[in-house]
Amino acid sequence: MSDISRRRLLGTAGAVGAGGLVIGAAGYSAAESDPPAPLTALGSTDVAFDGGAHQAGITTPVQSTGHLVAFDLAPGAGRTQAAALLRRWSASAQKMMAGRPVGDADTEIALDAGPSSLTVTFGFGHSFFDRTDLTAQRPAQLDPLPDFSSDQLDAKRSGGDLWVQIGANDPLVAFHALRQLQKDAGAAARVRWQMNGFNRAPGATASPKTARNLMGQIDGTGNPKPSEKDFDRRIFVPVSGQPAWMAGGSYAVVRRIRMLLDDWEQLSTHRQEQVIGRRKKDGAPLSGGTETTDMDLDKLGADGKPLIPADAHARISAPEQNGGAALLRRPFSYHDGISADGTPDAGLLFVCWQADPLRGFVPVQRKLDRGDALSAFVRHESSGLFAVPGGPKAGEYVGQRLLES
Ligand SMILES: C=CC1=C(C)c2cc3[nH]c(cc4nc(cc5[nH]c(cc1n2)c(C)c5CCC(=O)O)C(CCC(=O)O)=C4C)c(C)c3C=C
Ligand SMILES: [Fe+2]
Repeated sequence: MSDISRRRLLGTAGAVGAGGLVIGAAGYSAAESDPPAPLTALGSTDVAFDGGAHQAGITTPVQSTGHLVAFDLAPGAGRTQAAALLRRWSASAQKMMAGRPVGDADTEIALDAGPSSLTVTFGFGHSFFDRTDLTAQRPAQLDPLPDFSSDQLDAKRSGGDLWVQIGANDPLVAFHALRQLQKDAGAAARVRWQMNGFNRAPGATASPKTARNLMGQIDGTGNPKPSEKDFDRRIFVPVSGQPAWMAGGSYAVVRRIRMLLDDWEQLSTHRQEQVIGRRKKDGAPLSGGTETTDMDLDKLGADGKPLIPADAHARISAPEQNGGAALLRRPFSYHDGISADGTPDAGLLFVCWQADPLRGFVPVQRKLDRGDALSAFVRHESSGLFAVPGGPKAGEYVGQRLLES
């Protein structure tokens, strides 16, 4: 929690204790500065926008509301307009993440909520670099992902010049940020696609627990942990990495993966567990132990077959099965109503982070594409790959090192 939020939380609590509610009841005229609304720890928690090696929203615990938005630069907009846009976006994001209004034109949608762990993360797509005459600065890691045999991608909901990931533990705070950034885009950029997601509300369980997805599985257990010695090397571009403007950055692969829930829910719990390789109730591997026990991929059952089946999703995607390929999954669930055929349009906004997609998403998805038991129950419907620069220094805007190179 930053000083601003801590002051706000403590100051507010003190005011209430000292009779602040009476002051509140008396009311403040619009001309006076309104006292901040009382906040809980959830509302007052903030995440720093600048000063870190990496942008917020990558290792930040996943929030309960998420918006993923891709923008295309408007016809005629180039590097100058893009730089001005990133400057506006960064200024707004910094204020909103600190729980401050963005200015006189603030919509006041989030007025009473505090920062609520808001994060805003910005990335650049492959097409951005040609549009801004920065092709020479485009990293090879942004080369288009290969086609996968099971892909059923919708081009209109894929790609994009610019990508914004918004996360917050309050839906109004998240929407406020979304609305502000859309307004900031002005004539410089247009929304290409937008996806809205959610996760379990923080505080719903007495202690933090790995979230479940819409198939009911505990999802995220096998993620690399920041405490592991090779975590940074796997997830972030090193300070000495290329191109220099990506130092401390990461590559985000975004896939809208629809879950065929009507089919999935036909399976017995036993069969669902065989498909994943982990128990549904507690996420423990089928080889035994608890959620945090390592999978024993060699352990055989009484029938002489591996307890974690050969086509189980967790087996096939494990780093040891993919030459050490690892990625940090940070997804949101989504539900966009019911399709014309009566099935739920619901699933996973799969977002994963890595230092290089060719050492993360690509080899793992290639393997999953060939023999994952889960494939029969999911459909990849859209795809994006974005270069997400490192964290801005104080006073810098995201992408400044690229746009002013
Ligand atoms: C290409 C990468 C991956 C895609 C796409 C993907 C889709 C996907 N996954 C689940 C559910 C689970 N995945 C789990 C583990 C897991 N998945 C991937 C990669 C992709 N998943 C990895 C690298 C791992 C970790 C493997 C390991 O090291 O143990 C699990 C098990 C619990 C866990 O570790 O999180 C579940 C459950 C769904 C529903 C899905 C598409 C909709
Ligand atoms: Fe997975």
